[in-house]
Amino acid sequence: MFVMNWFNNLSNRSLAITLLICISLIYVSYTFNSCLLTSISRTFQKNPFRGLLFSDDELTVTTATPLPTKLDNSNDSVNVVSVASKHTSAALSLRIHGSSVVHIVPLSDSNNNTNNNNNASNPPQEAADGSPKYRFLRQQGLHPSRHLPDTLIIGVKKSGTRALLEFIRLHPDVRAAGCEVHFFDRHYQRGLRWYRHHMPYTIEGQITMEKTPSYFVTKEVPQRVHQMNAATKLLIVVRDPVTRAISDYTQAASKKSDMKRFEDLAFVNGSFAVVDTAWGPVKIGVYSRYLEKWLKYFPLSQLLFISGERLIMDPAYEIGRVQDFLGLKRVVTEKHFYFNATKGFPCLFKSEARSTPHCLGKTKGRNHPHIEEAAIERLREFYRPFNNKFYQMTGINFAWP
Ligand SMILES: Nc1ncnc2c1ncn2[C@@H]1O[C@H](COP(=O)(O)OS(=O)(=O)O)[C@@H](OP(=O)(O)O)[C@H]1O
Repeated sequence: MFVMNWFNNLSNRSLAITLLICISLIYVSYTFNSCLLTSISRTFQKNPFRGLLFSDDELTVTTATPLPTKLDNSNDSVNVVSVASKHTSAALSLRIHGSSVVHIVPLSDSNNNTNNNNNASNPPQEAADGSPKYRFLRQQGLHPSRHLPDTLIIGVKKSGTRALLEFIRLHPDVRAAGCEVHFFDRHYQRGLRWYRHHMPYTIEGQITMEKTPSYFVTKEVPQRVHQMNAATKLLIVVRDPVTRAISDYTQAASKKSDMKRFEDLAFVNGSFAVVDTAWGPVKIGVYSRYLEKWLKYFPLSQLLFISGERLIMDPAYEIGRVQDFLGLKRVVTEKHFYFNATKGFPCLFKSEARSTPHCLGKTKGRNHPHIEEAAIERLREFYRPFNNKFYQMTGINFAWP
């Protein structure tokens, strides 16, 4: 009897142990397999070659991480180059040219407006998408979408770039990013999708524009813009480099109370003999040096030079030239401007943002400090040969003193 009980207990226990082992095995195997599946699917999501496996539409929806972007003039084994293509119907595709993998990002995001889950969201523009204005456009069969810029205001800092942007965006066929995006100089690694997400919504026929004045002087930018779109139109506002340097200094001094005098910074050793060409406000004024870099990538016909002086004296004239250059009907004319004697600058009767007369903000049109005449004369002398070279290169005599 005792032996029978003992035997029963033993077989119950063995059964229980066997059951426990089976359950553990099933659990371990299930966990392992599901991890394996997740890992495989992640690998596919990250792998650039998934373009060969999925359709373009599927790619549009699933791409959240842009490919790393690298310039293509090194001899590395595989170079990844971002290229924008305005008319590719494919949302994203990959092609291999020799050793280069070319990542094509469409200029337009018309296919994936709603699927862009990029971190760099832009609340006002998102709001605009849902606004009655855009709803109305959709009802008319028009589909607002974000595009990479067709036109860039690339500089020059403190020459009137804000005025130019505010004036040209009065045109109904021009839409511009409100703030300086600094994509090509500071945020390039974020990729073209990020950049496009910072652009305003446009409808068919509208030009997308952005202005970042530091593009003109940043050495990597010409090649990067060219890689995005070799047909990009470039607007460059230029102003007498001496006044520009003083304006640049005035801006810096407005942020730093103990700033040295202009004369102490613009020259080496306190005398006016040697100009400090390493000092930013002086260096930027050597326009010919920077222009050379742009002309390596763009023909002169793709660049339009706007006189900063004339933009103040006769804004309608300069904006007329800009509209012609961009192939736009001349809609912005004298009737949009008035001269505000208190401000000492042209102002607008109304703009996209406001329907009442207004001028540019307080940071535009500042009073400059008094600078010694001898210092100004010396700087003029310094810039003269560079200015002449710039006149030759552009075919325009800006007649700076
Ligand atoms: N209409 C109008 N209103 C006000 N200011 C005008 C205008 N047109 C051109 N300017 C000149 O623009 C200068 C500022 O240039 P930017 O806009 O290029 O500056 S920035 O680089 O964006 O900081 C600014 O320089 P400062 O005078 O030194 O402030 C102005 O001279």
